[in-house]
Amino acid sequence: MDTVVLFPSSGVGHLAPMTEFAKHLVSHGLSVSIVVLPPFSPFSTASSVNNFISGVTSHPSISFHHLPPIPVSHSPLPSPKPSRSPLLPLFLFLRAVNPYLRDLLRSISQTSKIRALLLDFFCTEAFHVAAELQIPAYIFSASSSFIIAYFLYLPTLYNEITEHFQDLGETPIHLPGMPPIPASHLPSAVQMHDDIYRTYANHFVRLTESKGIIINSFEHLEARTLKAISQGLCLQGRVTPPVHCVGPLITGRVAAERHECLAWLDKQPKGSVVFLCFGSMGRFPAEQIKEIAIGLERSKQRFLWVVRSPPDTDNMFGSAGDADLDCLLPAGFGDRTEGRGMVVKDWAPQVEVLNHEATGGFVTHCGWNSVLEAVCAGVGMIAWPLYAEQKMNKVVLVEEMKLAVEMKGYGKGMVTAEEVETRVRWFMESDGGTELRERAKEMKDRAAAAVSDGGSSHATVVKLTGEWKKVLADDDDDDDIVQIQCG
Ligand SMILES: O=c1ccn([C@@H]2O[C@H](COP(=O)(O)OP(=O)(O)O[C@H]3O[C@H](CO)[C@@H](O)[C@H](O)[C@H]3O)[C@@H](O)[C@H]2O)c(=O)[nH]1
Repeated sequence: MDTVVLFPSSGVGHLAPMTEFAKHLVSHGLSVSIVVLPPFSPFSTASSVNNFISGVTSHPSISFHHLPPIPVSHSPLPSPKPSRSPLLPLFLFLRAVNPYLRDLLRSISQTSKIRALLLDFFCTEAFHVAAELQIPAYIFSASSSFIIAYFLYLPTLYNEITEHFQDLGETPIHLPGMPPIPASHLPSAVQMHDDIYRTYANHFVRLTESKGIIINSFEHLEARTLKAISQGLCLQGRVTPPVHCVGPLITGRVAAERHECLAWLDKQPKGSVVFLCFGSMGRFPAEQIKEIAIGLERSKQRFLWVVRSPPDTDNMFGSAGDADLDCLLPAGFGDRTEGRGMVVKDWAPQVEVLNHEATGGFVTHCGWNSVLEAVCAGVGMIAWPLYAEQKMNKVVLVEEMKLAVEMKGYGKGMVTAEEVETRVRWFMESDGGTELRERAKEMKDRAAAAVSDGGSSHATVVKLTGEWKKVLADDDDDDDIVQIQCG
C-alpha cells in the first residue's frame, strides 16, 4: 500500500479543503492518511472537528488518524496570560505535537509507503520530522495565493519598513502581484515590528523548504499574484518552490436531514435572498447583532442570517456566551420580518444555501473557503472581514477581482444599522450591484472550467499525482527511495 499523508492545522477551515483534496488523490489511484490534531488545539474545538469528520462520506482509501492528547506536562497550553499574537500558541502547540506525528508516520510506514507529506502552512515545524524520516514535504495552502505571496515577502517587508505597522494606519503597503493593502489590513499578528514579527517571518520563510506549494485556488482567479510568485518577486535570494493551484476544492457535505432553511429558501423568489454567515468561528457582541437586525429590517430585502451567541469575553475566539438569541434581537423583530427573513442559530449548510437559486448575495467574513464557495456558486459578496487574513482577502475581492463590495465601519468597532441597510440595498437594487452579481456569475463558469477535464487545476492534479505515482514506478527499480528509516 502507498499513501500520501495530509497534515492540516487547527480548525475545520483548514481540515475541510485538505479532505476534499484527499478525494481527488484517491480518484487518481493514491490512498490518503489524514492526521487529526489532538483535542484542545488552538482555534479549534474537538466537537466541530469530530462533527466534520463524521459527515465525510467514508472511503476505503481515506483514513483519519487522531494524534493522542498531549500530556499536561508537555503541553504549551493553556497560556497563563493572553498572547500578543494568537498564532504563537499554535506554533508552540504544533512543535509539541512533533513526537506524536513522528510516531504516527512510523506506524503508517509499517504497512504503507509514504509518498509525500502535505503540511498546512502553519505546520512548518513538521519539516524536521519529514527530513528525519526522508519523506518529501509539500506545503498545502487552505487559503489564497496572495497569502502565500505575503508570507514569502515578510522578511523583505521587515527590512523595507522600519516603523511599527500599527503606526502606519491606512498607508498603502505594496506587495508583489497584489493591489496596495492598507497597513491596518495586514493580519494583526504582524502589526508589531518586533520579535513576534521576526518569529512569523522566520516561520513562513520555511515554506521555501518544501518541494512545492499546493494552493486551493485556480489560475484565472489569481493570475497576477501567481505570476509574481513564480517570477520570484516575493523572495529575495531564495529559490521559490513550484506552485500548484488545484482548486477550487469545495466540500460537499451530505446531511442526514435537509436543513429547514433550505425549505424556507424553496419558497423565496429566485436571486432574492441575502445570506449572512461569518465562518466557523465568527461571533459578534450583542450591540452589533442588534445593529445588523435593524439594518436588515429597514433594507426591506429578504435575508437568511446565521447568528451565534456573543462570546463570553472580549476575545471573539472565546467560547459562546449563554445569552438567549431571541433576547438579543430587537423586540418584535421576528414578527415584523416574518416570511421575508429567517434567523438560523449557529450553523447553516452554507454550500447548499449558496447554491440555492433563491440566494442572491452573501455577506461574508471573507474566509477563503467561503470566498471559493461563493465563487463556485456564482454569488456576489458584501465583504465584512473579521480577523486573520480576512481584511487582505477583502481588498483583493473588492479591488482586484471586483466580486465584492465593502461593508464599511468594521475597522471602527461597529457597523451601523444604516450601513447594513445602505449596502444591502445597493447590492440588491442598484445598477452597480447588478453588474457585480453578473461578474460573479461569469467567475462561476471560470471556476467550473478550471476543475473540469483539461482545465488548469485538473491538469495540475493529474501532473502532481503522476509525479507521486512515478516515484511508485521507479521504486520497482529502487525499492527504498522514500521508505522511512525506522529506529
Ligand atoms: O454556518 C456555517 C458556517 C460555516 N460553514 C462552513 O465552514 C467553512 C468556513 O470556512 P472559511 O470561510 O474559510 O472560514 P473560517 O472557518 O473562519 O476559516 C479559517 O481558515 C480559512 C482558510 O485558511 C481562512 O481564510 C480564514 O480566515 C480562517 O478564519 C466553510 O466551508 C463554510 O461553508 C458552514 O457550512 N455553515
